[in-house]
Amino acid sequence: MKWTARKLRELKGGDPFAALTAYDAFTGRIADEAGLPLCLVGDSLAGTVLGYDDTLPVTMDEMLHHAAAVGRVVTSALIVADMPFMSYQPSVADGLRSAGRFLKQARSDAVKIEGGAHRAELISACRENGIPVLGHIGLTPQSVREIGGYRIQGREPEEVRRLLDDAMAVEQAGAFAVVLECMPASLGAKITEALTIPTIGIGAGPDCDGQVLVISDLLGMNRGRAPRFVKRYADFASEAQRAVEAFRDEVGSRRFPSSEHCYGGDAR
Ligand SMILES: Nc1nc(=O)c2c([nH]1)NC[C@@H]1CN(c3ccc(C(=O)N[C@@H](CCC(=O)O)C(=O)O)cc3)CN21
Ligand SMILES: CC(C)C(=O)C(=O)O
Ligand SMILES: [Mg+2]
Repeated sequence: MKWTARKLRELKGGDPFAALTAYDAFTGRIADEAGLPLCLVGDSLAGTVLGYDDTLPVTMDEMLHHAAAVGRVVTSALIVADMPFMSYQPSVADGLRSAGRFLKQARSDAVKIEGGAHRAELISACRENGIPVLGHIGLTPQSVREIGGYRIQGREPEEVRRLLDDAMAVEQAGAFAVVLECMPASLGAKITEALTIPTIGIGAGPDCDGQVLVISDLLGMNRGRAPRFVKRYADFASEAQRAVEAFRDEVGSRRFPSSEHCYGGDAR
């Protein structure tokens, strides 16, 4: 069964569901074969794949390149593509045109747009033109320069009110679900209760309708300090380092290739 935005919406209030980012055929297949309802081609590929310091430099062409790879292999999960910085901020027309490219050129099913009430017009425009939208409020990493760092959002009562308003504006505009990033668990619960669409938390506590993580964080493919909301379920970076160094040593000591990795025959 192929997940649709409409079907995903029905996950509201049920058992919590898991979602993951995917960046290529490898990660797309893993997410899909685990039966996840949604995979996100996140602009977090900035750091996990492309070596940038933050998500700001990522272009439409880079996103389309990765979204298309995921689109070739995923058969069941809903594929959501992150709209990169400046592909939608200048105008609703720009946003609509950019969103459409993911559906036309990369076989994505939906797009994700950062921002609350001030994105309502773009979210409605997408929806009215046949493009399902996943909202994203709380910590919105494309605003890291303005925020001044990756800080938890919604600590002050005034901010709590603003985030609740943002969540309701995004739902009202027609988003099929909304990502809540980096906020107190109590606010994640409050927004989840206030909305009729699913909330998908990343650092927003256990009461969201779903949880999303960056697959590279979950697999331990990154070096350095991870945000508090990350749980590592594997240590791929160490395992990869170990494997590569074993190969290096076996080549140096002539243990590789041994006869089982060689072709027979007589060259004379
Ligand atoms: N690999 C990866 N994982 C992500 O989750 C992720 C990305 N990249 N790139 C885009 C954004 C950036 N994100 C981040 C990055 C850092 C924090 C962070 O360090 N937060 C602090 C909050 C501290 C506070 O304000 O109290 C933390 O310690 O968790 C949060 C989200 C989430 N996204
Ligand atoms: C962390 C998720 C929500 C995201 O936006 C990304 O991976 O870019
Ligand atoms: Mg993102």
